[in-house]
Amino acid sequence: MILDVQNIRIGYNGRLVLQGLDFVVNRGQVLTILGPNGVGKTTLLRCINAMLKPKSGAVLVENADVFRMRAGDIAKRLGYVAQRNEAGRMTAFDAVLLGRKPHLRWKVTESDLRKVDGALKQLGLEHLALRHINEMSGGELQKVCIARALVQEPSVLLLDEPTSSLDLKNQLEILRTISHVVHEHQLAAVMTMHDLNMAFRFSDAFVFIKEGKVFCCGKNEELTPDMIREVYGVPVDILRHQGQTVVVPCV
Ligand SMILES: Nc1ncnc2c1ncn2[C@@H]1O[C@H](COP(=O)(O)OP(=O)(O)OP(=O)(O)O)[C@@H](O)[C@H]1O
Repeated sequence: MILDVQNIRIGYNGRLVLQGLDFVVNRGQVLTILGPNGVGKTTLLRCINAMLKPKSGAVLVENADVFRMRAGDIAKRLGYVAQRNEAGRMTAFDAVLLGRKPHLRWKVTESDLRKVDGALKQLGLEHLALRHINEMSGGELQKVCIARALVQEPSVLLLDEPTSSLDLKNQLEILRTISHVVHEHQLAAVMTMHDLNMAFRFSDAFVFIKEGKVFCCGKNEELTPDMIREVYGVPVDILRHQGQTVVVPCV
């Protein structure tokens, strides 16, 4: 196990959003957190990354408690890509290089620069390397933020709707890249996503959140239409097409 989320209770202004939530993620696994708008998916990712402190519960990454770690140590273990990304006036190259910060000692080395180059290539961003990120489209910026998280070389990637601004081709490419990196380097990724078909195509396991708790979780082949109906209130059929899980609403 690489990530162990234990009994998280967290909320805002006295209102609990997550009311005792547990799950684990193993090495080499892409796990998708699913559930309706406002159920607490972003809150959960921000809590795992120690940006929000829960009322109770624990988050262990490689058996270490994130709430007892220094910021630099958290950044070595967890790479977080937010749903909305802020763009200052810096080039894409510099923005990605910032991902190396937790690993830098005195200065940037050749190896850091090579890693940045590699990530820009991996995400098809070479031609935008010197473009300022505040002059980029939403999708381009989303890819820059994913590249930055990759060069951070964390054990766990946390990705909040990583494909929300991307066109179909880019969605497929990014999710393929994430899945490849996770499987190749035996990391883990926890993503949130609204597109169920993309989620089941590119993740190994799922967690459905309902009313502040894990409603059900499992491997993709364990998904049933009842789970989706219970969580979203929508009846669906689940088809298998060319080895993929396809969710079709019946309304
Ligand atoms: N900073 C905040 N202050 C107060 N309430 C908040 C804050 N951030 C989120 N909330 C509330 O907490 C609940 C969970 O929000 P969160 O963004 O975690 O949901 P989500 O599942 O990620 O939603 P979505 O699918 O729409 O992105 C919502 O009711 C939201 O209004």
